[in-house]
Formats: sequence, structure tokens, C-alpha cells
Amino acid sequence: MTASITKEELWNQIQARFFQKLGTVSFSAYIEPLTPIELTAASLRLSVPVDEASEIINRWNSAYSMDFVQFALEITGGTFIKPDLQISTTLTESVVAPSPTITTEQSVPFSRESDLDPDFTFEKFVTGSGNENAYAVARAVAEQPGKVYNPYLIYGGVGLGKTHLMQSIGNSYAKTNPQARIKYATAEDFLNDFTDSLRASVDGATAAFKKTYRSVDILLIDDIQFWSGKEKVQEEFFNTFNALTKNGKQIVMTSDRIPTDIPDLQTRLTSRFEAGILMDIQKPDLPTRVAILKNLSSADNLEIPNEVLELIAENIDSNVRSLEGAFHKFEAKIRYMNKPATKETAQQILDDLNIDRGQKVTVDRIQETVATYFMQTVADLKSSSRKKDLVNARHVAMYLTRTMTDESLPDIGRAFGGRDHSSVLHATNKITEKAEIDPRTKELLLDLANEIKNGK
Ligand SMILES: Nc1ncnc2c1ncn2[C@@H]1O[C@H](COP(=O)(O)OP(=O)(O)OP(=O)(O)O)[C@@H](O)[C@H]1O
Repeated sequence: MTASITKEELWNQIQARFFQKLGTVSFSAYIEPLTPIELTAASLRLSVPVDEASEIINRWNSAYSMDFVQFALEITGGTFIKPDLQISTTLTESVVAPSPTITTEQSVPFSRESDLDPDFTFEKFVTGSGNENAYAVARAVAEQPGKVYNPYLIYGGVGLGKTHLMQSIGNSYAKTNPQARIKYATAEDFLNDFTDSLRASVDGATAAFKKTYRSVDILLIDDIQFWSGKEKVQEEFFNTFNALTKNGKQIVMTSDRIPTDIPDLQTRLTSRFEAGILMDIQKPDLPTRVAILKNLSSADNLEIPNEVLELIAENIDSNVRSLEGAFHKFEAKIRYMNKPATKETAQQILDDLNIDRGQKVTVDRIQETVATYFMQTVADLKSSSRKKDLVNARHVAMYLTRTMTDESLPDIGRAFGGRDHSSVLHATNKITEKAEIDPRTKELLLDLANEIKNGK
């Protein structure tokens, strides 16, 4: 198979796939600088510029080699080709780099994911009706951390810009206060660092953990719903929280829902969070989606007619991450596959996405999606338990099954642990009424239905 493809052709196609997968920033940092040197039966030798070599090789070792092999398999129709990275020296000869292997996680204490993404800035954040309040508060927090809104919690659905906005606070403050100590961690990092510190036999591990999280000016914690039901880490965060706020330090958090809707989150935490300010981010409206696409195209120096951007924005309305994904697919087509920047090319992307995304709506799929959202199991939904959180989740799942499938009431009852058809009717009416008076319930039902139909 490899005989029929040149090294340039193979590398071009692999680049196009990396571009779609990674987006502009990582692509230009780690993929674009490489040049193909030689294609053999089992590997593609790539030259890496010497001044960026260590960073690029590390990244390939930990993340990209597997993708490369997978892409090459797809492109060649089944030939196994490994990447063979070689550092090109200034003397134009190549030095063999340690061959890329898949390594396990690096063991730098407490530094995972701690860096702010330089791309997550206020300047690159497009505002519109769905996020302007959250944005205004973020700006105020970045101006005077620890003073005005503390803690600040941003909540909302998947891929709507919570992390971007939170990190913008850190990036903006760091720009004017280069000495400031700013720590970004996901809730999962916090938990891992905490458990590592307990497990480590070295003296001072716990002290190092405390120093990392308690001696900062701004602490940014992403996705706190991850702590649901995890008592110990909640306790530790409670102490961290108190230590920081006592000293006037700023805490910013994100979550996929308001804290009181996170099952098994201690009340002493939710009440502290609610004593600060909570802001939600909603899905972007059409003008905001078009503006986001315009920003992306001008950042990448692309001239794309408005009507093309509008077509993409009209069709991708679930979240910003999906919108960016569609844009990068489109960009890859026009950059690497010589397609014109027209509505026809955009329509091809949209058609492909619909094929990929179209999920068959089944009772199983509804139950899995709803159970995951409410942090329950499908078995819980079918059980006879009447715990409050669970009953609500079950009602939502029954409602969605009733409205999204053709199943009869008795069949739905059977699928939910052998319940009577009147229970299904009761659940459906209850959720319908709730959605009529509570916009948050309505929004949640729309989000879940969207996820059931399209995947995340
Ligand atoms: N208003 C916006 N303007 C520009 N880019 C945005 C905006 N909102 C989101 N994005 C981009 O969309 C992508 C997803 O955003 P982000 O990761 O912040 O979402 P999230 O809400 O934190 O998602 P998750 O719930 O999965 O953690 C990022 O690349 C981000 O830069």
C-alpha cells in the first residue's frame, strides 16, 4: 500500500486529520513544524526543528504517536506505519531522537494541568445574550480579585465557554500582575493531588499540597460536579476554601449545574458557594455563533464569505465546542484538500457531521444519558428506590422516553422496572408542569434531548 503513496501525500493527509482533531493552536505548535524526510515500509521519518525539539517530542510521546498510527492505518487501508521523529540540527544533519513511545503520566508533583491556556483570554471571548452577565462578572473579578465577587461560580452546559471565561480571569490578572500566584486545576486534579499527598511516604507531601493550593492569589477550579459523593475531597476543599477566603484570596469555580443540583455535595459547601455569586452561561444565539466563526476565520487569516459562516452557524447550535469542531473540519478541507470556501463545501461538512452524530433514540440511550447526567445508574432508574434525586431523574427519563420515542405507556413502564402505565403518565405530567413554570427545567430537557439525539 505504501508504494502508491508518497511521503508528502501521506504527511499531508495525516496533517489534515491532526488539524481536525486538535484545532489551530496545538496543530501549529506540534504538527506543522515537522517535515517528512523518508517513508519506509514501517515508518515515516519526520524532521523536528532543533529549537522546539524537546517540547514537540514530549508531546508526541505522550499524545500523538497513537493517533499517527491510527490515521496512517486509515489512509493506507491497513498498513502499520510508525512516526520516527528525528531532530534536525543547524548543520542540516539529523540526530536520532528517542523513538516515540507511549509513556505513562509524568510524575511532576502537583503540576498537572496547572498552566493557563494562553488562548483563553477576554479578548478572544465573544459575548452575546447567553454569556454577557457571566462575562461582566468575570471582568470585575479580574479587576479586583478577592474583593467584589468571592467566590464566583460559572455554571452551564458542555462546551459553552466556562473554562475559557474562568481562565481569562487568570490570564488577565497575570498580565497586569506578573508576580501573582494563580493556580488552575480541574476538580479531578485537585482530588488526585490530594490523594497523592496522602499516599506519598515522603515527609512534607501534605504540606506541599497545602502550599500549592493555599498560597495562591487566585484559585481556579474546573468542573466541581466531579466531587459529587466524594466526602474526603469535599472536606479538604472546604478547608482550602476557608484558608483562602479568610486571607481575601479569590476563588473561581465552574460546574455543569448549580451547586444545589449536585447530588451529595455537602451543604456547608453549597451554602458558601451561594454566598458568593453564581452566573450561568447559556447556548449562544445565532449572531453570537456567527461572530465566533468570524473570529476563528480572521485569527487563521482566512477569507470566508458571510453566507458560508451563517450556514455553519445556523446548523450547529448545540455548543461552541461543536461549532469550533465544524469550523476546523471546514478549514482543513479548504487548506489541505483544495476545496473552495463555498456553501457547498460547508454543506458537505454538515452532511458528514449529521451522519456521525445521528444517534438512534432508544429507551436504553435515554436511560443511560439521563442516569449519567443525574449521577445515578440505569439500575437505579429501574429500581424501586424513592430517594428524592432519583425520583426526579426517573421522571425526567420517563418524560423523555414518552416524548422522544413511539413506545406505549405500558412498554415504558416495563422498561423502568415493571412500573404501571399510570406511573409513567404521572411522571410525564409532572415534568411537563415543571417545565412550564421553571425555565431551568425546560433548558435541561432541551439539553438532554439534544445529547440523546446528537451525542455530546
Ligand atoms: N464565547 C466564546 N467565544 C469564543 N470562544 C468560545 C466561547 N465560548 C466557548 N468558546 C470556545 O469553545 C471551546 C469550548 O469552551 P470551554 O472548554 O471553555 O467550554 P466548557 O463550558 O468549559 O466545557 P466543559 O463543560 O466541557 O468543560 C473552547 O475552545 C473555547 O475557546
